[in-house]
Amino acid sequence: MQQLIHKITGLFLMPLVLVIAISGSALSIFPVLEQTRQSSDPARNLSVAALADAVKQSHPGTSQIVRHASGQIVAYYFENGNSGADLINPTTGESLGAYQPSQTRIWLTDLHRSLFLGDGGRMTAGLGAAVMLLICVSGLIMLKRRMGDWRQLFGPIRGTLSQRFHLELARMAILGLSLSAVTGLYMTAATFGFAPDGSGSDMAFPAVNGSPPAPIISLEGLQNVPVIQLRELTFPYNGDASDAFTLTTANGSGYVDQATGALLAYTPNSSAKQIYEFIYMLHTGDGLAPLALLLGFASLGVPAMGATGALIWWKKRQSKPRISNNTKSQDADAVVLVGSEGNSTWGFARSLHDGLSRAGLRVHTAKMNDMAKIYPNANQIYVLTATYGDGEAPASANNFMTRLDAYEGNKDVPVAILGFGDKQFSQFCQFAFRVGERFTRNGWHQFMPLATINRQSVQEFNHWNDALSQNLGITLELDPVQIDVKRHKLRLVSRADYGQDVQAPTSVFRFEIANDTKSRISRLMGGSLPAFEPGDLLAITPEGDKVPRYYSLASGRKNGFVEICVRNVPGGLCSEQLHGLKTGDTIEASFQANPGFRLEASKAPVILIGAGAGIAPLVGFIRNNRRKRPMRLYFGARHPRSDFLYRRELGEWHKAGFLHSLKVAFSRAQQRLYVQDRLRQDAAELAALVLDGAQIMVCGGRGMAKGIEETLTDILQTTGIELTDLRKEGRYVEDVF
Ligand SMILES: Cc1cc2nc3c(=O)[nH]c(=O)nc-3n(C[C@H](O)[C@H](O)[C@H](O)COP(=O)(O)O)c2cc1C
Repeated sequence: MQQLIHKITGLFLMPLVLVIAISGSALSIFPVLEQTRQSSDPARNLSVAALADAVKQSHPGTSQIVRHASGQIVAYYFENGNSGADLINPTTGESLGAYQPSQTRIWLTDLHRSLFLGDGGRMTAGLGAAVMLLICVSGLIMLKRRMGDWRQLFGPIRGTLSQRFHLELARMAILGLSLSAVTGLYMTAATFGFAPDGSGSDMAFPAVNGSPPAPIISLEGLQNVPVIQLRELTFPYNGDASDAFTLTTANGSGYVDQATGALLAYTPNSSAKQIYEFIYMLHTGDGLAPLALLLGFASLGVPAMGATGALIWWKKRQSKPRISNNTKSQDADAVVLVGSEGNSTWGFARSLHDGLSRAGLRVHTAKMNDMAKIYPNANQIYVLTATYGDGEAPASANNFMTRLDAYEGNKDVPVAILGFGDKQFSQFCQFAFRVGERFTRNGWHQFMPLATINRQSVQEFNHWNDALSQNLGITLELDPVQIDVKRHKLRLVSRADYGQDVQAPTSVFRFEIANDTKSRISRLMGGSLPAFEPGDLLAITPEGDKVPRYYSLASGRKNGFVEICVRNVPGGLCSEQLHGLKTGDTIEASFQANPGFRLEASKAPVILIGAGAGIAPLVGFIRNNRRKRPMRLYFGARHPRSDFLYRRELGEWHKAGFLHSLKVAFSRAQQRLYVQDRLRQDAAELAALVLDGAQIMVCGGRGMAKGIEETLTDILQTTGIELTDLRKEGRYVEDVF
């Protein structure tokens, strides 16, 4: 629900919100400017009587003195048939010259308050504030769901660049934007009389003495009010002894007899008035420059959030595969229910849908939230679901449990559940497990054990395909190639071979886009390459198979080339084919984002740990470390003269300051060492780095990763920091193959 509200309000009412936010942001500059110009405070003991006296001396035709929230004092006068206004020195009451209100401010205020459209415009601006509030509240709920818990609200954000940018901005701006929206709504309501503003209780004009006026300086009612309390002073009409001064202060208003100086008919501010004034100050930041700045910055984030929000929506829309041939729910033999947030699970669901359809079944595929009350003809139900937050449901499945409980059909239909998740999260595929438990509790039967897929692994999906085929007694061809990805033709430009003598043949392959039509300069910056970052994956499908293999990228688009490290595994179809490549040969490959294995945006130190071909993504981080963030690399191989990958380059990066320190461990050199041994030697230093906020990134085989995990758990014991906490915060990330 909140997602729908966020999407609809964000997309369709964004122009209105943008006008109000940008004009509001521009207006926030004025209180700041006024307050900085207003360097001198009125002398604490300067009275309104002294101020009014001084003003009257320089302008005998003064009709009103107004003190703005910023402290600026303006005197309005009528002399020689002309009206004018002067800025007044608040410490002496002397004129500082003509007062010229900013025309830009007036124009912006009109735009912000009413879009230049009178009452209709005021209503529309109020609607803008309501929309802003809806966007903030729905966004906050979505953010909480995404982060898993309110306590995690400010934890590290995972996802694509646009998602991270959108969410970082949202976290910074949400308080300011909500405050502007709530106060703006109140002010609109007050304008139309739906909320009190404390006005309207006009004071009755009192009986005055009527004698000739006394000198202003002698009037007690004005002597007792310090200038700092003044809001407005309206002078009696010249020569009219029955008139009086009208005085408005921060606390109330009344009249001052021009003959006796007595304060008459004084009325303190009502609480409605005080509340309104407080809300007005919170909305405008008038007289409170830091608040004005905060609100201004928050509003400035709105265009960027609007743009990234639209981009996220568009990408998601593009990535959602269309299910062709979708049978109506009441006619289907097989039902596929999908729980997804980022849409990748839909790609798998589509392959299942198509595979089952090819096997002759009538298949209905739908969101889990759209589970029907009854599937009268179904004889198998599949649930494919991702997990979000901290083991929570993805967007398209957040109402599923209620739907499942309300199911009215036959519960003998066998069910198969496939969970999609990421082992980086402690609650791996937790939602799928909860769904499984709920099916069982409600009396359903699962005809296959619940299976999980880590990081959209096509290999794991293929294993499930085999198990399902066996179970159904038919050969299902769930063609993972159908999952929408763009394929690129890459040409090998160079290769560096290592490790032949130590039975670990590993090569560094560097590719570029084949037949790139972009200019040479443009190609250096990436040319026709798609967007990818070090640590993302290159998917290559070997000839003779349809299942792609994934290799971590040692470069990013901005490096202008695609680089991977491949160990030639005996009998490994893809690695053997790659090792057979000569310069100039081409391959087809696609890029897959790997947002779970990215450097955090911070200046904190980085500890990179890898072995063998696992050095690839780590090299990618080092070669792009132009900001010279402290990075240390622990690298394990067999022999320094054989499989010390990137030996020369690592030396150069060290010299250039990209790599702070390099620790190597060789298992077949004279002194046999593993990376874990090197880590133990540096235990104290590593513990200090972690306490200092370091991020740890590990890449290599499963066995090595396990060893590293155990070693680091030991090392961190002295710090009181748990590895699982670091994992949760995204400060311990692994890329394991
Ligand atoms: C913000 C965020 C939170 C996640 N939380 C979990 C989690 O708690 N457990 C888990 O196994 N996977 C988690 N994942 C991984 C996703 O479930 C996994 O990438 C899945 O394949 C995404 O499928 P979808 O693209 O269809 O939504 C999370 C991913 C993101 C971006």
